[in-house]
Amino acid sequence: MKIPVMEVFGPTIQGEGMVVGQKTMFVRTAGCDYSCSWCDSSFTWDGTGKSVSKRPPEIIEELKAIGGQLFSHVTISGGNPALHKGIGELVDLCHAEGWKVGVETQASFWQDWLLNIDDITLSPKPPSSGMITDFSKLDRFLEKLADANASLKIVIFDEDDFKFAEEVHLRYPTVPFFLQTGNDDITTTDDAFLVPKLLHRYEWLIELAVNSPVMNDAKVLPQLHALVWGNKRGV
Ligand SMILES: C[S@@+](CC[C@H](N)C(=O)[O-])C[C@H]1O[C@@H](n2cnc3c(N)ncnc32)[C@H](O)[C@@H]1O
Ligand SMILES: Nc1nc2[nH]cc(C(=O)O)c2c(=O)[nH]1
Ligand code: SF4
Ligand SMILES: [Mg+2]
Repeated sequence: MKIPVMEVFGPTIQGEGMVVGQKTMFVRTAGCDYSCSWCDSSFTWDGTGKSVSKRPPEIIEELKAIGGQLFSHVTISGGNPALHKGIGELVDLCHAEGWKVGVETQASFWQDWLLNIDDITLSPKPPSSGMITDFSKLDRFLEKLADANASLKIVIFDEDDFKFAEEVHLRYPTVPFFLQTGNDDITTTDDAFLVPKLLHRYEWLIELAVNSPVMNDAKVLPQLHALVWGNKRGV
Protein backbone atom coordinates (compact mmCIF):
# COMPACT_ATOMS: atom_id res chain seq x y z
CA MET A 1 0.00 0.00 0.00
CA LYS A 2 1.43 3.38 -1.02
CA ILE A 3 2.22 6.19 1.42
CA PRO A 4 2.23 9.90 0.47
CA VAL A 5 5.76 11.00 1.42
CA MET A 6 6.63 14.67 1.82
CA GLU A 7 10.30 14.30 2.71
CA VAL A 8 12.90 11.80 3.87
CA PHE A 9 15.88 13.27 5.72
CA GLY A 10 18.66 12.60 8.18
CA PRO A 11 20.53 11.33 9.94
CA THR A 12 19.86 14.06 12.47
CA ILE A 13 18.86 14.05 16.11
CA GLN A 14 15.32 13.76 17.44
CA GLY A 15 14.82 17.28 18.73
CA GLU A 16 11.69 16.64 20.78
CA GLY A 17 10.16 14.51 23.48
CA MET A 18 10.78 11.08 24.93
CA VAL A 19 13.86 10.15 22.87
CA VAL A 20 15.30 13.66 22.48
CA GLY A 21 18.89 13.49 21.26
CA GLN A 22 18.40 10.09 19.59
CA LYS A 23 20.13 9.88 16.24
CA THR A 24 17.43 9.19 13.67
CA MET A 25 16.22 9.42 10.11
CA PHE A 26 12.85 11.12 9.44
CA VAL A 27 10.06 10.09 7.08
CA ARG A 28 7.48 12.87 6.88
CA THR A 29 4.10 11.91 5.44
CA ALA A 30 1.63 14.27 3.76
CA GLY A 31 -1.85 15.11 4.97
CA CYS A 32 -3.35 16.05 8.31
CA ASP A 33 -6.86 15.89 9.77
CA TYR A 34 -5.95 18.92 11.94
CA SER A 35 -4.93 22.45 10.96
CA CYS A 36 -3.18 23.84 14.04
CA SER A 37 -2.81 27.62 13.95
CA TRP A 38 0.92 27.38 14.74
CA CYS A 39 1.81 24.19 12.83
CA ASP A 40 5.52 24.25 11.95
CA SER A 41 4.94 21.63 9.23
CA SER A 42 1.88 23.10 7.51
CA PHE A 43 3.46 22.44 4.11
CA THR A 44 2.37 18.82 4.67
CA TRP A 45 -1.32 19.75 4.49
CA ASP A 46 -1.89 23.32 3.22
CA GLY A 47 -1.10 22.68 -0.43
CA THR A 48 2.27 24.49 -0.42
CA GLY A 49 4.27 21.23 -0.38
CA LYS A 50 4.41 18.42 -2.92
CA SER A 51 4.22 14.77 -1.87
CA VAL A 52 5.07 11.63 -3.81
CA SER A 53 3.22 8.34 -3.29
CA LYS A 54 5.71 5.60 -2.52
CA ARG A 55 5.58 1.89 -1.69
CA PRO A 56 7.25 0.95 1.62
CA PRO A 57 10.17 -0.92 -0.05
CA GLU A 58 10.94 2.25 -2.04
CA ILE A 59 11.04 4.25 1.19
CA ILE A 60 13.46 1.71 2.70
CA GLU A 61 15.74 2.13 -0.35
CA GLU A 62 15.53 5.92 -0.02
CA LEU A 63 16.44 5.75 3.67
CA LYS A 64 19.47 3.60 2.80
CA ALA A 65 20.45 5.87 -0.08
CA ILE A 66 20.37 8.99 2.11
CA GLY A 67 21.45 7.58 5.48
CA GLY A 68 23.83 4.79 4.45
CA GLN A 69 25.21 2.96 7.50
CA LEU A 70 24.77 6.01 9.69
CA PHE A 71 21.49 5.22 11.43
CA SER A 72 19.49 2.56 13.27
CA HIS A 73 16.38 4.57 14.17
CA VAL A 74 13.61 5.99 11.96
CA THR A 75 11.04 8.57 13.07
CA ILE A 76 7.77 8.77 11.17
CA SER A 77 6.10 12.15 11.43
CA GLY A 78 3.87 14.35 9.28
CA GLY A 79 1.26 15.61 8.94
CA ASN A 80 -0.55 12.83 10.74
CA PRO A 81 1.18 9.53 9.85
CA ALA A 82 -1.70 7.62 11.48
CA LEU A 83 -3.91 8.51 8.50
CA HIS A 84 -1.99 5.92 6.47
CA LYS A 85 -2.61 2.19 6.82
CA GLY A 86 0.39 1.41 4.59
CA ILE A 87 2.83 2.51 7.28
CA GLY A 88 2.35 -0.91 8.92
CA GLU A 89 4.42 -2.50 6.14
CA LEU A 90 7.06 0.25 6.40
CA VAL A 91 7.41 -0.41 10.15
CA ASP A 92 7.83 -4.16 9.55
CA LEU A 93 10.46 -3.53 6.87
CA CYS A 94 12.39 -1.15 9.16
CA HIS A 95 12.37 -3.79 11.90
CA ALA A 96 13.60 -6.40 9.40
CA GLU A 97 16.58 -4.08 8.76
CA GLY A 98 17.23 -3.99 12.52
CA TRP A 99 16.10 -0.36 12.88
CA LYS A 100 13.90 0.97 15.67
CA VAL A 101 10.89 3.10 14.74
CA GLY A 102 9.36 6.14 16.43
CA VAL A 103 6.10 7.90 15.56
CA GLU A 104 4.72 11.40 16.15
CA THR A 105 0.95 11.76 16.05
CA GLN A 106 -1.79 13.87 17.64
CA ALA A 107 -3.70 10.66 18.56
CA SER A 108 -6.85 11.48 16.57
CA PHE A 109 -6.78 8.33 14.37
CA TRP A 110 -5.97 4.76 15.41
CA GLN A 111 -3.93 2.26 13.38
CA ASP A 112 -3.06 -1.25 14.59
CA TRP A 113 0.56 -0.74 13.43
CA LEU A 114 0.96 1.68 16.35
CA LEU A 115 1.29 -1.46 18.53
CA ASN A 116 4.57 -2.27 16.72
CA ILE A 117 6.22 1.13 17.24
CA ASP A 118 9.24 1.35 19.58
CA ASP A 119 8.64 4.92 20.79
CA ILE A 120 5.29 6.65 20.39
CA THR A 121 4.80 10.36 20.97
CA LEU A 122 1.17 11.43 21.34
CA SER A 123 0.66 15.15 21.13
CA PRO A 124 -2.92 16.22 21.94
CA LYS A 125 -3.45 19.82 20.96
CA PRO A 126 -3.93 22.64 23.49
CA PRO A 127 -6.47 25.50 23.03
CA SER A 128 -4.01 27.87 21.29
CA SER A 129 -3.90 25.47 18.33
CA GLY A 130 -7.60 26.08 17.60
CA MET A 131 -8.18 22.29 17.68
CA ILE A 132 -10.51 20.44 20.09
CA THR A 133 -9.33 17.22 21.75
CA ASP A 134 -11.92 14.43 21.96
CA PHE A 135 -10.98 12.98 25.34
CA SER A 136 -13.19 9.88 25.06
CA LYS A 137 -11.29 9.05 21.86
CA LEU A 138 -7.96 9.73 23.58
CA ASP A 139 -9.00 7.45 26.47
CA ARG A 140 -9.55 4.56 24.06
CA PHE A 141 -6.32 5.35 22.22
CA LEU A 142 -4.27 5.19 25.42
CA GLU A 143 -6.06 2.05 26.65
CA LYS A 144 -4.86 0.22 23.55
CA LEU A 145 -1.32 1.47 24.14
CA ALA A 146 -1.24 0.45 27.83
CA ASP A 147 1.66 -1.97 27.24
CA ALA A 148 3.44 0.14 24.61
CA ASN A 149 6.31 2.62 25.03
CA ALA A 150 4.13 5.71 24.62
CA SER A 151 4.40 9.26 25.94
CA LEU A 152 2.34 12.43 25.93
CA LYS A 153 3.83 15.71 24.73
CA ILE A 154 1.94 18.99 24.97
CA VAL A 155 3.13 22.14 23.23
CA ILE A 156 2.60 25.25 25.41
CA PHE A 157 2.06 28.78 24.13
CA ASP A 158 0.11 30.38 26.99
CA GLU A 159 -1.36 29.77 30.44
CA ASP A 160 -4.56 28.23 29.01
CA ASP A 161 -2.40 25.66 27.24
CA PHE A 162 -0.63 24.94 30.52
CA LYS A 163 -3.99 24.35 32.26
CA PHE A 164 -4.91 21.97 29.43
CA ALA A 165 -1.59 20.15 29.96
CA GLU A 166 -2.32 19.81 33.68
CA GLU A 167 -5.71 18.25 32.84
CA VAL A 168 -4.12 15.79 30.42
CA HIS A 169 -1.38 14.77 32.87
CA LEU A 170 -3.94 14.30 35.68
CA ARG A 171 -6.13 12.19 33.41
CA TYR A 172 -3.27 9.85 32.41
CA PRO A 173 -0.93 9.96 35.43
CA THR A 174 1.04 6.84 34.48
CA VAL A 175 1.94 7.96 30.94
CA PRO A 176 5.38 9.65 30.66
CA PHE A 177 4.63 13.34 30.25
CA PHE A 178 6.50 16.07 28.36
CA LEU A 179 5.94 19.81 28.11
CA GLN A 180 7.37 21.48 25.01
CA THR A 181 8.15 25.10 24.22
CA GLY A 182 5.95 26.54 21.48
CA ASN A 183 7.63 28.33 18.58
CA ASP A 184 5.46 31.32 17.63
CA ASP A 185 7.75 32.52 14.84
CA ILE A 186 7.87 29.61 12.40
CA THR A 187 8.92 31.66 9.35
CA THR A 188 11.93 33.72 10.42
CA THR A 189 15.34 32.73 9.07
CA ASP A 190 17.10 34.98 11.59
CA ASP A 191 18.39 32.47 14.18
CA ALA A 192 20.19 35.18 16.15
CA PHE A 193 16.76 36.65 16.81
CA LEU A 194 14.79 33.38 17.12
CA VAL A 195 17.02 31.37 19.47
CA PRO A 196 17.07 33.80 22.43
CA LYS A 197 13.30 34.17 22.04
CA LEU A 198 12.82 30.38 22.20
CA LEU A 199 15.14 30.13 25.22
CA HIS A 200 13.11 32.83 26.93
CA ARG A 201 9.88 30.89 26.24
CA TYR A 202 11.60 27.76 27.59
CA GLU A 203 12.55 29.62 30.79
CA TRP A 204 8.93 30.82 31.11
CA LEU A 205 7.65 27.23 30.70
CA ILE A 206 10.12 25.88 33.28
CA GLU A 207 8.89 28.54 35.70
CA LEU A 208 5.26 27.42 35.22
CA ALA A 209 6.19 23.74 35.61
CA VAL A 210 8.33 24.12 38.74
CA ASN A 211 5.50 26.03 40.41
CA SER A 212 2.81 23.47 39.54
CA PRO A 213 2.35 20.54 41.97
CA VAL A 214 0.65 18.67 39.11
CA MET A 215 3.92 18.75 37.14
CA ASN A 216 6.18 17.14 39.75
CA ASP A 217 6.89 14.23 37.41
CA ALA A 218 6.88 16.10 34.08
CA LYS A 219 9.82 16.68 31.75
CA VAL A 220 10.17 20.18 30.29
CA LEU A 221 11.94 20.44 26.95
CA PRO A 222 12.58 22.93 24.15
CA GLN A 223 12.59 21.88 20.50
CA LEU A 224 16.32 21.14 20.46
CA HIS A 225 16.50 21.20 16.66
CA ALA A 226 15.02 24.73 16.62
CA LEU A 227 17.76 25.94 18.98
CA VAL A 228 20.42 24.42 16.72
CA TRP A 229 18.99 25.04 13.24
CA GLY A 230 16.10 27.48 13.71
CA ASN A 231 13.22 26.98 11.28
CA LYS A 232 15.36 25.21 8.65
CA ARG A 233 13.56 22.33 6.92
CA GLY A 234 14.92 18.79 6.63
CA VAL A 235 16.92 18.79 9.86
C1 LIG B 1 4.48 18.75 13.00
S1 LIG B 1 3.80 17.64 14.16
C2 LIG B 1 3.54 16.17 13.20
C3 LIG B 1 2.94 15.02 13.98
C4 LIG B 1 1.51 15.16 14.43
N1 LIG B 1 0.68 15.80 13.47
C5 LIG B 1 1.43 15.90 15.75
O1 LIG B 1 1.05 17.07 15.76
O2 LIG B 1 1.76 15.29 16.76
C6 LIG B 1 5.22 17.16 15.18
C7 LIG B 1 5.28 17.82 16.53
O3 LIG B 1 5.57 19.20 16.34
C8 LIG B 1 4.81 19.95 17.26
N2 LIG B 1 4.73 21.31 16.77
C9 LIG B 1 4.12 21.75 15.65
N3 LIG B 1 4.22 23.08 15.50
C10 LIG B 1 4.94 23.52 16.57
C11 LIG B 1 5.37 24.81 17.01
N4 LIG B 1 5.09 25.92 16.30
N5 LIG B 1 6.09 24.89 18.16
C12 LIG B 1 6.36 23.77 18.89
N6 LIG B 1 5.99 22.53 18.53
C13 LIG B 1 5.28 22.40 17.38
C14 LIG B 1 3.50 19.20 17.30
O4 LIG B 1 2.72 19.52 18.44
C15 LIG B 1 3.97 17.77 17.33
O5 LIG B 1 4.23 17.39 18.67
N1 LIG C 1 15.33 17.16 14.41
C1 LIG C 1 13.99 17.11 14.37
N2 LIG C 1 13.31 16.62 15.42
C2 LIG C 1 11.96 16.55 15.32
N3 LIG C 1 11.10 16.05 16.23
C3 LIG C 1 9.85 16.10 15.74
C4 LIG C 1 9.89 16.65 14.47
C5 LIG C 1 8.69 16.75 13.63
O1 LIG C 1 8.58 17.66 12.80
O2 LIG C 1 7.82 15.90 13.78
C6 LIG C 1 11.23 16.95 14.20
C7 LIG C 1 11.97 17.50 13.10
O3 LIG C 1 11.44 17.94 12.08
N4 LIG C 1 13.33 17.54 13.24
S1 SF4 D 1 -1.68 17.94 14.10
FE1 SF4 D 1 0.54 18.12 13.79
S2 SF4 D 1 0.87 18.24 11.55
FE2 SF4 D 1 -1.33 18.46 11.93
S3 SF4 D 1 -1.63 20.66 11.93
FE3 SF4 D 1 -1.29 20.08 14.08
S4 SF4 D 1 0.93 20.23 14.45
FE4 SF4 D 1 0.58 20.30 12.23
MG1 LIG E 1 8.97 19.65 13.38
